[in-house]
Amino acid sequence: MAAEHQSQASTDDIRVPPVAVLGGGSFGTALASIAATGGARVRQWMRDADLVEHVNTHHVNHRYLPDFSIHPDVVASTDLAWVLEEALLVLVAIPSGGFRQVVRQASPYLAPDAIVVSTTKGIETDSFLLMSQILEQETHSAHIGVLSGPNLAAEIAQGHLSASVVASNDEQTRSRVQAALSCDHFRVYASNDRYGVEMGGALKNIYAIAVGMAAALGMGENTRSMLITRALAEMSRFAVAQGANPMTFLGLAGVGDLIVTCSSNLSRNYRVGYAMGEGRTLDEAVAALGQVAEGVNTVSLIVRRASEENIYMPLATGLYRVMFEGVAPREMATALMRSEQSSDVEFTLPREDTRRAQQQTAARDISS
Ligand SMILES: NC(=O)C1=CN([C@@H]2O[C@H](COP(=O)(O)OP(=O)(O)OC[C@H]3O[C@@H](n4cnc5c(N)ncnc54)[C@H](O)[C@@H]3O)[C@@H](O)[C@H]2O)C=CC1
Ligand SMILES: O=C(CO)COP(=O)(O)O
Repeated sequence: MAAEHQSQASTDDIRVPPVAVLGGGSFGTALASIAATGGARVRQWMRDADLVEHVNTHHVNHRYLPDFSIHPDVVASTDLAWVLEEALLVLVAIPSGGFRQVVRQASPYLAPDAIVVSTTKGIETDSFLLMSQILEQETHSAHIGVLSGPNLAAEIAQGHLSASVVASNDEQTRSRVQAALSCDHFRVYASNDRYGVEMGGALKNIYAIAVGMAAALGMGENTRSMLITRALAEMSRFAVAQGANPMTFLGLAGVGDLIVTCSSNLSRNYRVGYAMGEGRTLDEAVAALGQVAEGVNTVSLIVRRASEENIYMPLATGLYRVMFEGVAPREMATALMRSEQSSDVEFTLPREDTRRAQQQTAARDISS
């Protein structure tokens, strides 16, 4: 069966560049199918030989996306060299904990002009590096990018209309990824704010845990809206302080991803928060999930960095104290609601002279 797919796929090499996906989880599988739908020859690397056999025989990833068919032109393998052979677009969908190790293994097999794109929404623990920064360290590729947005894998696999952002400083990377991953149900927008897009994906996981917790405690939609909106202020404050473009947070990889992850039970981060809100410990919640919820690690890293750099992040800090210091969620909610109001300005207000100048410009525009 696999050989049959290989020969069929090889005729497609001429039309679209061959794609390699590293990672056999839900997102890697969803992306592999999208690339195959667009006509690419797609090879997917995963470490589990039984899963490879199952995917190639039944076209279903029974471990991570059990209810959905994979495009039959996706061929899985445990052989990294074979998967990367001739691949001109490489999508890395490995959780942040194993990302560097897998990229290091893959690096010798990368084609010299391969485009390498991270789809992982996390931060490396020891280095505080984002995944694209690891790609810069571990590969020789001049074409590095990230893909991030409101992209629940199960919904993509179902064919629900979805969109994402490819971010790179390299124009070729942006346009090739747009071409390779666009299909009837998936659309890719381009950005040159790689840091902001990638940081948005990592940060929103933290707040999905908090919102899941609030939902389990029976809090309503006002609460969800308040948390999402203040989360957006908090995550953009952090990322902009580190060099991100604030406009990125009004886009798919900012507020878009934040909304979906804070609203859906399909989000693993939301589910971890929900389980803790129901009274489970963090360890129990993570064990019950059986998959990666990147926000569990990210919250510690962000709270430490925010404290070092004096960036005001009350929600992330409060969540950290609930998750790791045993503070009860309701007690933390009350403490946050009663906290000192002086620093709670919704937006940084323009100075009086700036405001007056803006009004004069607006009046001129209207009268002209
Ligand atoms: N699932 C989703 O809806 C989305 C996930 N993402 C991001 O994609 C990344 C990957 O997530 P999923 O595919 O969802 O994860 P998953 O939990 O479904 O699967 C992870 C996969 O990576 C493999 N893996 C883990 N460590 C490895 C290592 N050291 N060496 C080799 N393989 C290893 C596992 O065997 C598994 O195949 C995460 O950072 C996540 O934030 C991004 C958008 C959507
Ligand atoms: O990033 C995601 C959706 O865009 C998936 O979120 P989870 O990792 O919480 O499942």
